Amino acid sequence: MTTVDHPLAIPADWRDFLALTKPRVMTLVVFTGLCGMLAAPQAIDPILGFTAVLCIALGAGAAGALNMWYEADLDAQMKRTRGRPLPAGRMDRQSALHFGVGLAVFSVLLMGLAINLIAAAILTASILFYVIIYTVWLKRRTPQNIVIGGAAGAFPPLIGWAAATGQVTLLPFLLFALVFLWTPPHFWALALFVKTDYANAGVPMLPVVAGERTTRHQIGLYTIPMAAVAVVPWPLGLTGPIYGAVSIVATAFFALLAARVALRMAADGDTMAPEKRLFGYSVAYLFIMFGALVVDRWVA
Ligand code: HEM
Ligand SMILES: CC(C)=CCC/C(C)=C/CC/C(C)=C/COP(=O)(O)OP(=O)(O)O
Repeated sequence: MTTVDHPLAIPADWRDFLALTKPRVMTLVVFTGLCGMLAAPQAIDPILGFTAVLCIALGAGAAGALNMWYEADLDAQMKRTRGRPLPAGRMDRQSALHFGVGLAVFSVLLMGLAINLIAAAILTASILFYVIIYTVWLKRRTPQNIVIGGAAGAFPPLIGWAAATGQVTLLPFLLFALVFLWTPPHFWALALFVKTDYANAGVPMLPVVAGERTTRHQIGLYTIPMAAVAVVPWPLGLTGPIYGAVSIVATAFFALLAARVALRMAADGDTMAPEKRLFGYSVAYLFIMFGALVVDRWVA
């Protein structure tokens, strides 16, 4: 980590603090948490449910802010991230650190005091996982960074479920596994078409270190257990047929897009359309799957 020293030409405003929380990515994180909570067998009091989801959102936002605090130097080197508040020089690093730590502590304390200790403990683990294990430890060291670090983003369904029930059972564990196994195809599809950005910044993402062919094969390889975990809850009797039908169709489409990416090689000047399609659909896919889980639980 190095510091990025800029005179703060324009002082940060609330939009910059919001940007620190990575709001677009965190929408899906919060959605999976909300759905994990709503899919649980015990309904939670609406005010407590709202509080739990707020804690997930604040904790995820805190993790995003601490990631940006630590990575200001990297973000300054990549086109995609150059405009963020720290590398763009609109905010000093200390403000981002204070904001991130404050939000993290507040979200965990509120979860522990208002909801329960299990939900607070898993929220703490996910923040620490993203900030310490992924951002500080693995991201700059190994192309397996997102496989291991990706666990951070898979915790929210467990947090939601634990908030409603005070325990963790097989279905929320399978939801964790689904997001965990989904993360490599989600991220590596993107990494294939922004490879040069990562290479220039010296981040050892898989396409940079192991090459395009290996990355494509790995996308295919992770999709197989992901698909199994995605569709297994219905045959196991953990969900009803609505989830069963939606999961089969949505997962088959994911597998088709992933297979296309896995089995091709891009030529010079390629627009990387199949990779972009897989990345875009990967986001829609989790919305569909978790949405179906809740509809199944409440309609069936
Ligand atoms: C270590 C694991 C992950 C990595 C490295 C990763 C990386 C990325 C990157 C680089 C982007 C693109 C650009 C951006 O910053 O907006 C992105 C987009 C996105 N990611 Fe991930 N991701 C990971 C896990 C997750 C998880 C667990 C979720 C949610 C459950 C998620 C949800 C999203 C969403 C919704 C977008 C689209 C954002 C938009 O529309 O701008 N990601 N991801
Ligand atoms: C509840 C809780 C704490 C959830 C944490 C959620 C979490 C770990 C999400 C991971 C998704 C994410 C923003 C990855 C970006 O990777 P990156 O940081 O390498 O991307 P960048 O290059 O855009 O900074």
